[in-house]
Order: sequence, then structure tokens, then C-alpha cells
Amino acid sequence: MRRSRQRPAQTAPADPPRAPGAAPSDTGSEEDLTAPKWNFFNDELVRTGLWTKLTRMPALTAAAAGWAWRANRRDLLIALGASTVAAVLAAVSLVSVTRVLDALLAPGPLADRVGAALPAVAVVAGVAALSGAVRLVSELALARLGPQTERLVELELFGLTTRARLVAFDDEEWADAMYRARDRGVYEVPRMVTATLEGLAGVVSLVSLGGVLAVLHPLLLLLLLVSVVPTGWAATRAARMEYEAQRRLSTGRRRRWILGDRMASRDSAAELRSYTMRDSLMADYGALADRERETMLAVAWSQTRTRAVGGTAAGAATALTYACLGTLLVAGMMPLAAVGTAVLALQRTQGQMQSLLYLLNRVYESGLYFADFTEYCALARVRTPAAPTAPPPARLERLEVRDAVFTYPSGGTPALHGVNVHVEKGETVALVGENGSGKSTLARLLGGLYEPQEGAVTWNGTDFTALGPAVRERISVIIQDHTRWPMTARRNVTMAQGCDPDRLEHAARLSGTDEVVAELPRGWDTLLDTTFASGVNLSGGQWQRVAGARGFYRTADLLIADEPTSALDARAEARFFTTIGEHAARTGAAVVLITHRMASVRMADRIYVLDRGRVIEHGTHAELMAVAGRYRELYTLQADAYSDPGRG
Ligand SMILES: Nc1ncnc2c1ncn2[C@@H]1O[C@H](COP(=O)(O)OP(=O)(O)OP(=O)(O)O)[C@@H](O)[C@H]1O
Repeated sequence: MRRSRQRPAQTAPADPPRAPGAAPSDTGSEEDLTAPKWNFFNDELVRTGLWTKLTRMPALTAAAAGWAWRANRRDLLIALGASTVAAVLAAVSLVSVTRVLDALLAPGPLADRVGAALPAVAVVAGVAALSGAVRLVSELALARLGPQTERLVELELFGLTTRARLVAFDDEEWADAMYRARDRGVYEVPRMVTATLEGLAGVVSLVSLGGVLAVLHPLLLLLLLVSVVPTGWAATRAARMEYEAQRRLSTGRRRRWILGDRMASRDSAAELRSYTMRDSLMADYGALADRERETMLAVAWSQTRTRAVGGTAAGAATALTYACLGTLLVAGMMPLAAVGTAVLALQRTQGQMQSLLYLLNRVYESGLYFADFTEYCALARVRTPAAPTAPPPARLERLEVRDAVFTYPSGGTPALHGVNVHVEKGETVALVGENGSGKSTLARLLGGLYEPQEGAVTWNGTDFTALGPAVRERISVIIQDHTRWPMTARRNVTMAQGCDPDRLEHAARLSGTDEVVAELPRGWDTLLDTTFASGVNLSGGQWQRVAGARGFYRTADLLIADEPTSALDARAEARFFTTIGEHAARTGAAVVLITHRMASVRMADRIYVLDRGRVIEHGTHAELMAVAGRYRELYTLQADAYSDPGRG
């Protein structure tokens, strides 16, 4: 049931009418689309006033300067130096303007006055040219810093992400933080850096202009403040309206983005067409886009009203300023030339103050997403495996899982309860069991990809946690949901290990990839990704052969094959199981095999049968068939399916 609640008029445009016969829209209720987790920062933006923003500036400035320093210290120093020079030049220019006015307004013939003003005019012109050059240098340094910071930040993000433990990817908090950091965080850090440096330049320039005004008359500083307050108020209020709108729209935008992605992606293109989902998706997309358009139009209208009020008040304040200047002039408290300079300085300072307010908002907004990024980095660091405390592992003699308990971060019942298995050098061990019994989870423990919360996994008696990631270099895993890397066929097999032609040929033969590559237009150099001009696509079974070759190519003491033949044809499957033994004999590697094809595990040295995360039986095929247990049941079921019913 939908709860009724009050909503601001501009945020609740009615959903557009549906085309007759169109499927019900799946755009989500207003409540769904304002789910708090996507509004994390926008909420904070709306709550925060100018003072809080100001007090956070030092920390944000230091952080921004830190990133800029790491990205390129020379560009940072140039940007800071150029801003300081520009500020000094602005003050010099104003002082020279006073001199020009002084000379022009002095008594005497016009030609003499112009002649007297010329040196100061030359200074004004020279300073203007120099300021232009300095501004260019500063802009170049800032423009260079942006991409350099972005590169640094992205490398930091992916560096930490790829080092984190695999189990982190099953953790909702981490996945959520990664989405936010990747989606906005990495792009906001460079924005924050440039906005901070521009803001610093603005502050320096403001101080120098303020100095000139104070020298002319201290009252001018007060007048300046009075004249910028209304525009500052309007700018902050308009920005806040924008943030509120972003907050309301953020989830809808994300959903629209996901829908757009599905409509444009190759992966979903076939299903979209076969289930004739086009109209329904277009209707969903249109409804979300309409909601966003209505909201943004309403915001634009409110912002214009606010700016009009601010502009009127600013006009009144400016009139007041000029009235004061006139009074000072009439009362003889300021000479005419100084009044002229003051008008110029006030105009420049007002412009400067307004851009500073804008920059303050920008730095603050980017700073929040920056906090998102740093929060993610902290989470990722916590999830990075500790440095190894034991020497690198020697050749495998015995791999053992002792009393292992493993629960996924999402909680619930453990995927493995008190599991004990072992694999000896050169052995073939099979893991069997029904769907969800824990085979793949156990394979990941054996492969050093997950760590048990209780119990231990040891390599020749040393705990995996003490060995660190080095142990994974001795293990090769053919993963059930293998990755289709958008790379050449060769790199899809050799991965990051360099190409050894003999090993490549051996791995291709064992897995049947040789037959796949023989058909490819550029052989091993063919790109396996059709989204690029020269790329080709493989069938599911062909991809599985490539994944098998990947496992065989790696020089390892242990080969873990998790459902390596699920997509293979009967001939390729038979060949795979024959050759896996050949591979083990040739390399001396132990093999852990997970498969639902019971006939393929008969030759294993030991078979473990899993059920709901526990090992319920283990032994050789003959031993397990001798007892009326789960293994015999599963084996007989499959064998019966192949037997001739006429003979029964
Ligand atoms: N990423 C995950 N997060 C939470 N639970 C998971 C995750 N992966 C698996 N599980 C749960 O852990 C249990 C064991 O899953 P596992 O994939 O190890 O089973 P399996 O025996 O390999 O199954 P299958 O034969 O279907 O491949 C299941 O209950 C499953 O729902």
C-alpha cells in the first residue's frame, strides 16, 4: 500500500499516461526513487549553511593541495605563484588608475593634463598586458592539474580495488561505497582541486582589492559587504534549490541511466527483442525523463524568482553605495579621482566576491564526494590482505582445509560448516553435491580467494593468511563464471604471464582451444570482443575452452577446475576429462575437480560429497558406491538416465 504524504508541488509531476496496451510502468514509486542511500550527500548539502561550509574549507583546501602536490607540484606552484602575481597586478592597476584620474582632473590646459597622465596610462596598459599573460599561465597550470589529478585518483581507486580481498565484492556496504566513489568521487576530486586553487586565487585578489579600498577610505569596505550580501544570498539559495532537486532526482536518474544502459547494451539486446520489451522500457524511460524535466523546470523558475529578489536588493545596495560615495565627495572627504577609482574597485570586488561564493559552493559540493572517495579508500585498505609473515610457499606437498566455517558478508547460514578436506601432491580430488551445497565456496577457499572465519587452510602446514597472495601464484583456477576478457585470444589464455609458445600450444590442445583458434580470422591475435571493429564473438562452449586453456597454461602445483565442461559438447567434454589427467601427470600438479558429471569423477583419488555446507561422505568411487549414501544416489540417477529403458 502506498503511504500518502505531502510533497512539494514542483516535485510531483504526474506520471505520463501510458499508451494503450503498454505494459505497466516499472519506474518505481516516488518513495523508491528517493531511497536514502542515493541521497547521502545531497541531504547534507541541503542542511549545510554558509558558516559550516566556511569552517570546512581549511581541511578541504589542505586535501586538495595534497592531491595537486602529488599530481604535479610544479604546476601547483605555478598556479599559486601566478594567482599571487595577478592579485598584486590588480592592486597596481587600480593605483595607476587613480594617478591617471588625478592627472586628468588637475587644473591646467588639457594637453598638459593628458601629457601628465601618459606615464600612468602606460603603467595601466602594461599591467593589463602582463595580467593577461599571468592569467594565461595560471589557467594553463590549472588545466594541466585537472587531468593529472584525475589520473592519480583513478589509479588509487583501481589500485586499492584490485588489491582488496575477493570477499569484499560480496559486501553490500563496500559495493555501495565503491559505486559512489567510482560514479562521482573520482571525477569530483579534480574538480575540487581546480575550484580550490581558483578560490585561493580569488581570496588573494580580494585581499589586494580590499587593501586598495581601505586605503581610499575604510568605509568603502563596509559598503562593499552591504552590496554583495543580497547577491550572495540569492546565489546560495539558488544553489541550494539545485541541490534539493538533485536529491529528489538522484535515484530516478540512476534508474534511468541503468535503463538506458540496458537499451543500448549488446548483452541485453537479444532478450529485449525476443520479449518485445521495447515499448515498456521506453515508457519507463520516458516517465523518468518527464519527472526529471518537470522538476528541473520548476527549479529554474524558483531560481529566477530568487535571483530577481536578490538582484533588486543588490541594486538598492549599490544605489546606497553610490549615495555614500557622493556624500564623501561633496563633504570633501574623498577627492574625485579617488571616488572614480573606488567605483572601479567596488565593481571588481563585487564580481570577485560573487565568483568566490560560487567557488565556495563548488568546493564544498565536490568535497562531499571527495569524502565519499576517501571513505571508500579507507574501506578498501581495511579489506586489503595483510603482508605475508611466512616465506614464499614451496612446492605443494599437502593442502588442507581444517574445520573451516565460512559465511558470506550478507550473513545468513554459513555456506561451509566445519569442513575438513585435504589434497596431496599429484592427487585428483573431486567435490560433488547438489546446487548450493558449497562446492564453489570450498574451491575458493582452496584457491586462496576466500579466508574462513573459523578453522584454517594450510599449504604444507603453513596458514594461507601467513603466506599472503604469493600462494595464489602456485594455484590455477578454472572459474565457473569465467571472465570474457575483451582482449586477444592469446592474452585470454596467457593472461599476465607473458607468452611461452610451447605452453600455449599444450594448453590449447588440452582444452580444445586449438580448434577454436584455427577458425579465427587472425588466429591468436584475434580480438575477442565484437564491440570493437576487428573483434569476433565466441560461443559459450568456445569461451569455456578458452577458460580451460587459461587454467592449463599457468604453471601451478594445484589446478582447481570448477564446472569446467558445463558448456562443452560431448566430444569436447570427453577430451577435457581425459587430458586433465594427462596434464596432471605431465606437470605433477594436484587437481581439484568440481562437476555434476558423475562419470567424470570416478577416477578421482578421493571424492568429497557436500550437502548444505558440510562434507557428508568421502572416499573413492568404489568405497562410496559400496554404501547407500548420497553419492550412490546421485551417481545411479545419472547412470539410469543413460541406460536403455528397453533393457530394464
Ligand atoms: N556471493 C554470495 N553471497 C552470499 N551467498 C552466497 C554467495 N555465493 C554463494 N552463496 C550461497 O552459498 C551457498 C553455497 O554456494 P556455492 O556457490 O558454493 O554452491 P555450489 O555447490 O557451488 O552450487 P552450484 O552447484 O549451483 O554451483 C549457497 O547457499 C549460495 O546461495
